[in-house]
Amino acid sequence: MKLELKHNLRKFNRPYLIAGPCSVESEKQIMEIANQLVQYNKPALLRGGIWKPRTRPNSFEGVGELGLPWLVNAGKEYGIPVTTEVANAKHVDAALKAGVDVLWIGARTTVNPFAVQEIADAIRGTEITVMVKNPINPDLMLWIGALERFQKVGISDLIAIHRGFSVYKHPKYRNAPNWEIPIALMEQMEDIPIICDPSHIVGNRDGLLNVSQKAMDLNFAGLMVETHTEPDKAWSDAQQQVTPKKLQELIGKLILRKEDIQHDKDFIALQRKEIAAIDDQVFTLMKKRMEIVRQVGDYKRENEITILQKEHWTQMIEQRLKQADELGLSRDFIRLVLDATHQESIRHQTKVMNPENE
Ligand SMILES: C=C(O[C@@H]1C=C(C(=O)O)C=C[C@H]1O)C(=O)O
Repeated sequence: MKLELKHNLRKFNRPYLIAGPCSVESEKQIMEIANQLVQYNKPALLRGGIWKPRTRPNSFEGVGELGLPWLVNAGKEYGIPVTTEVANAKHVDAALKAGVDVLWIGARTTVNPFAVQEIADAIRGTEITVMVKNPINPDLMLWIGALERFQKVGISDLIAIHRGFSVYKHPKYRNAPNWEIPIALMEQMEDIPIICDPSHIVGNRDGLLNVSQKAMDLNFAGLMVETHTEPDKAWSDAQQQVTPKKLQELIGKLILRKEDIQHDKDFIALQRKEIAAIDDQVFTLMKKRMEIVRQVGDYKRENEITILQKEHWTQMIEQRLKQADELGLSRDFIRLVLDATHQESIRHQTKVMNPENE
């Protein structure tokens, strides 16, 4: 079936909702979940993992091919198109034969161009909708590359899913959102809608609303949320799944703001003018700052002094971070600005002091 999701996304009320269990466990389980989803908040797509790429062996790795008809039947019974993750050509063949409507490529597959190409080749010639999750590492180009591989085999109905990026011991999330990466994808592949998967970003139930709200405020087209009638008993990702009722509550709490600023045009135009004037000043001052940095570089070259002045720089950071607190500016933001500025100073001085080394 040709879903033309990309073009039809706008017809759905935001958020375009993909819900269903992490893993399909039995026909009864997926039927019950679909039934409750329809009662509370019918999703546009029913998800269910059949083959699960698990970090370690001896974890539940999905029911495999025999679960495909369960998922497809549940979709038919409740009138929801279905989607599952495929990681190789065999999965693609089985899923297409079973009548799965939409395929998704998981984060652990997107990292591997060989695997993505194998899947793309297996899909070639079909009109199936494909959703591509970001690679587990924060590599925008790898994500774009995977989407391009599907475009090259003629898949036009493509969607990207942002599920966060793997990090060692993130203080807050299971996977770091690095929102700048999906935003950059929106800029570079304007035509491809992005859906956020808050379940994998957060990794628990509590933070789902915040991440979902943020995704809506960043104009994501939809949400993919792992849903189970008995989350605590789920065979995989138990801690991050929610009941269909909880999902309905979450969707009800979302504030759906509009991108269009037509009504607020005059006010915003004025503020933007002021912001532009401030940016002008910042840029002019940055230019001046770098001129002085280059003069310091000249002096250092003549007097054989190293570029990096660690003690001075450490003191400067300390002092500026204190100032950030006083001004109510975030330390993380100021730290980023300072580090970027320092890198640029080092680049200028390197050019002045070792021109061949640039
Ligand atoms: C400008 C200098 O060179 C480097 C750049 C700095 C800066 O951008 O503020 C500070 C210390 C140095 O690591 C300097 O030595 O003062």
